[in-house]
Amino acid sequence: MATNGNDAKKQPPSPSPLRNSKFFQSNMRILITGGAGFIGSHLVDRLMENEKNEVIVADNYFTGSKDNLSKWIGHPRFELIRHDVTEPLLIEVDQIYHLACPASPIFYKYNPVKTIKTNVIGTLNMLGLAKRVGARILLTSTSEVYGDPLEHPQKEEYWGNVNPIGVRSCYDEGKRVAETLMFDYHRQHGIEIRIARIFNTYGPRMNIDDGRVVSNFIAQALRGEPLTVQLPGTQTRSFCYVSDMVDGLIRLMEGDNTGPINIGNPGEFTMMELAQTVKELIDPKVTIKEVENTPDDPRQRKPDISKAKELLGWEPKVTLRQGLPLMEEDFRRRLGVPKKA
Ligand SMILES: NC(=O)c1ccc[n+]([C@@H]2O[C@H](COP(=O)([O-])OP(=O)(O)OC[C@H]3O[C@@H](n4cnc5c(N)ncnc54)[C@H](O)[C@@H]3O)[C@@H](O)[C@H]2O)c1
Ligand SMILES: O=C(O)[C@H]1O[C@H](OP(=O)(O)OP(=O)(O)OC[C@H]2O[C@@H](n3ccc(=O)[nH]c3=O)[C@H](O)[C@@H]2O)[C@H](O)[C@@H](O)[C@@H]1O
Repeated sequence: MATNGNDAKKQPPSPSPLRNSKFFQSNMRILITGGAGFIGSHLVDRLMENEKNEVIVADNYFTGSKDNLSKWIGHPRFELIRHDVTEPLLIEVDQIYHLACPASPIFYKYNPVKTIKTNVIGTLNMLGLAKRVGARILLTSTSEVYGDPLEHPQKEEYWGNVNPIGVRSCYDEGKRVAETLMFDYHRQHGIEIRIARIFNTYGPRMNIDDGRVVSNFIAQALRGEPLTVQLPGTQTRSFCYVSDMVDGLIRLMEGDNTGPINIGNPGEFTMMELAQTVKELIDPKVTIKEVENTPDDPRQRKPDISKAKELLGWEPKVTLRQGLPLMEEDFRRRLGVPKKA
């Protein structure tokens, strides 16, 4: 049983007897909610590399796409279900990576009531599933639980500075409730939980018009449009390449610690520095345009990853300057903009 300082009193239920049936082939049946999205589809790729794994994706395709999983469709160890996590799901699995939730601010603010339902009812449903079948469940929480942080860098012990009634609350308060539910199911029902607090992650397969800053700047540079730096431009983020993120999530799932554990790259950049870097790497001729920001935008964000280092033996390997060209290559292919010789 994982430890978090408070000993859980109850043992988790034993795995479903169906797992021992004569049709049992894989050693691990893994559900990934939101697996058709950006991080989820990279996680599917990594988990499918292990022939002992059977992977089931449940996704409603709100921000994800079957295209992200095309190479696995029809594979005997892979299954894709169109499913909204706000509805119950009755299947037999050993592990649940619960990612389902729109992540880009533009998309999570589009239908905030649905975002809250996804975070609250969706997480309740997945915890109910974990309880029924005795599965271990990992939640992809977010650095947004720290809100507009007054401590810097952010440690897991920091309780955050979140506006409960703002336009971002459906997402950040939604994820905070999801974390609460995870710990209540752990304490009350002995469910094996893992919580990752993910910091800004980027890489190939992000939606081209996703609205997040790295995808925006790369798409704008390739289209020859101005890079839109939202004011003041001095706000900071720390960007983690997706392969490092997936490695961290799997280590957390396989390890003995409930978390929450920050998973992110501590390299911190202002948005103006990010724009300058993209400009320099992709097209020095593009211009930078300052535009209005949105309410409650966090002014600074940088993970303290001491826990991930110590408890998971994890730290990121890919720097921003190494990761941006990998994403540029993918965006060039999808936008049909070849690199000039
Ligand atoms: N990428 C980041 O920087 C970042 C940072 C912090 C946390 N996270 C978390 O990681 C997870 C994945 O993020 P991402 O960047 O891959 O985003 P994404 O938008 O690409 O993926 C989310 C996936 O969830 C699916 N989905 C949304 N609502 C659903 C619902 N009700 N039922 C079923 N499926 C649903 C979407 O269709 C999509 O495939 C999210 O939980 C997000 O909150 C991401
Ligand atoms: O890592 C996290 O925890 C969270 O980070 C992001 O939220 P945010 O940091 O606001 O992401 P972006 O929309 O990419 O914005 C980052 C910064 O870039 C700025 N920005 C954004 C877009 C743009 O075109 N220009 C620009 O300057 C924003 O003002 C903001 O300061 C993700 O979208 C969330 O899913 C995630 O949970």
